[in-house]
Amino acid sequence: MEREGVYPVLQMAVHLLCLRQFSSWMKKAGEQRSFRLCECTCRSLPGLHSMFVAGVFRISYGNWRPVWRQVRLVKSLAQYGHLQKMRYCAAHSAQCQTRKNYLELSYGGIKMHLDYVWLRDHCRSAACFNASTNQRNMDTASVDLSIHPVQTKVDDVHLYLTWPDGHESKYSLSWLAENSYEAKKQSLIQPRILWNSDSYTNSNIPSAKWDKFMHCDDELKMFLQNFLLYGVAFVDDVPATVEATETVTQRVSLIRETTFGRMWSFTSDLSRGDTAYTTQALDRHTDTSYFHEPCGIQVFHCLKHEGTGGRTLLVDGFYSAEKVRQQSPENFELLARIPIKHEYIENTGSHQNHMIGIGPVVNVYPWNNEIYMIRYNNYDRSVLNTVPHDVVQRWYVAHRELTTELRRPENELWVKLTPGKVVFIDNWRVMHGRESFTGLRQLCGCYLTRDDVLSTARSLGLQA
Ligand SMILES: C[N+](C)(C)CCCC[C@H](N)C(=O)O
Ligand SMILES: O=C(O)CCC(=O)C(=O)O
Ligand SMILES: [Fe+2]
Repeated sequence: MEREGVYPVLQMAVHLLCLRQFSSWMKKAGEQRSFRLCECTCRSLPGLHSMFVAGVFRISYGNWRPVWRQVRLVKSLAQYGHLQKMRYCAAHSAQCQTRKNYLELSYGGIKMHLDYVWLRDHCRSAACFNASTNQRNMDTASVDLSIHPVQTKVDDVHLYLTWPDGHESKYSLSWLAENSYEAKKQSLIQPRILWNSDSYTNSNIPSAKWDKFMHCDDELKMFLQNFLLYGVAFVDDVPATVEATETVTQRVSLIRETTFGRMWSFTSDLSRGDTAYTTQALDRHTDTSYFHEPCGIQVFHCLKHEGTGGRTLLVDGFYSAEKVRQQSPENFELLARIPIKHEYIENTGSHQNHMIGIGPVVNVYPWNNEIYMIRYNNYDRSVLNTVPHDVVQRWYVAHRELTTELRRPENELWVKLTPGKVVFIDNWRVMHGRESFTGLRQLCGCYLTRDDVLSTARSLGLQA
């Protein structure tokens, strides 16, 4: 099984490194036969300037059965080709031990602890799982919670269990290794490249081009890969109309309608009770922090600007949050654990809105501590009354530290949006802001549903 395009650049690098490592290992062992890398899974953990990459790979040669090896390496993002450190774990085929409530299975360099109820629940037999709809068929509630297999067998590719009622389950070892808690704990849901102004600029990330973007899946895939990695991506040469902006977004996702409309086009006319509708500068922020689920993506297209100023500011919030995590884990913890309130209250003649969203500033997955969302909007942050007084001061210290990081000039990417250039911003990660301006400035855009963007990316073979 070849896996392609999961994460092209790194994936390729890991493939090459695995091959290089394996061939030197085999040479030392006196093995002359040629071999082929047939599977490679890339796992990565973003740091600030480096990315930790662990590759689990499978090799087959001649008629030999595939063997798993694991490579771990630390790679500098700035110098893609340069390996700083690499080591591999010695090979082992599957080893299995039955314990009281779980099975201990070592495979592919991972030691898994597989609970018996979990194994019964994840049986992939036709009776238990419908492979054509990818849905569970069995009734989990009917499983005895203290179930034990009556028979356990492992070969090089599968684990076989027989249950007290005679039902047989067969699990592919690579499926187990990939889906185990132990694997997920070490891997990311979404690999990302964190950036500051210089590193983003030096990466020379290409914009997609309207014509190609609309017709060619490879162009869309390249665009989405950049969007997933950097949290921001551009399409150039789009006709400067609301309609074309709508068309370009629908190539990626569904539009998320809000109180601001489906497609919005706005200028500094205070038509809504929000600072966005003025000529004032706006400090970095994420939008719709007052929703329980803030909008996943924001799209902007400047259709016209006859005046000065009005540049757009972009800041990678995850880069700053990771700095806080490194510098002061206790402050990071406060930002990640304490729910706060954001609110949008609008009382104009034609618009009556009152939205409240509650959640922490930094949202992390508990099993791997990966950040997946930041809510940061000091304009819309509401009364802080979700923490007792002895925590308030500490929370402000933590919030100040994040703000200090977000405000470092070296983290600010300034771009002037011009007619034709459409920017897609990951509103869960990258903050936006704007410089004050003069003259008529017409901005249009929309919000997109995050799930549909990710679904499009996955259907193109990207990891999201
Ligand atoms: C983009 N558009 C002008 C429609 C929305 C403005 C919403 C602004 C609000 N303060 C927020 O941050 O969510
Ligand atoms: O005017 C701009 O460039 C952006 C304003 C803003 O933050 C928004 O509309 O969400
Ligand atoms: Fe905004």
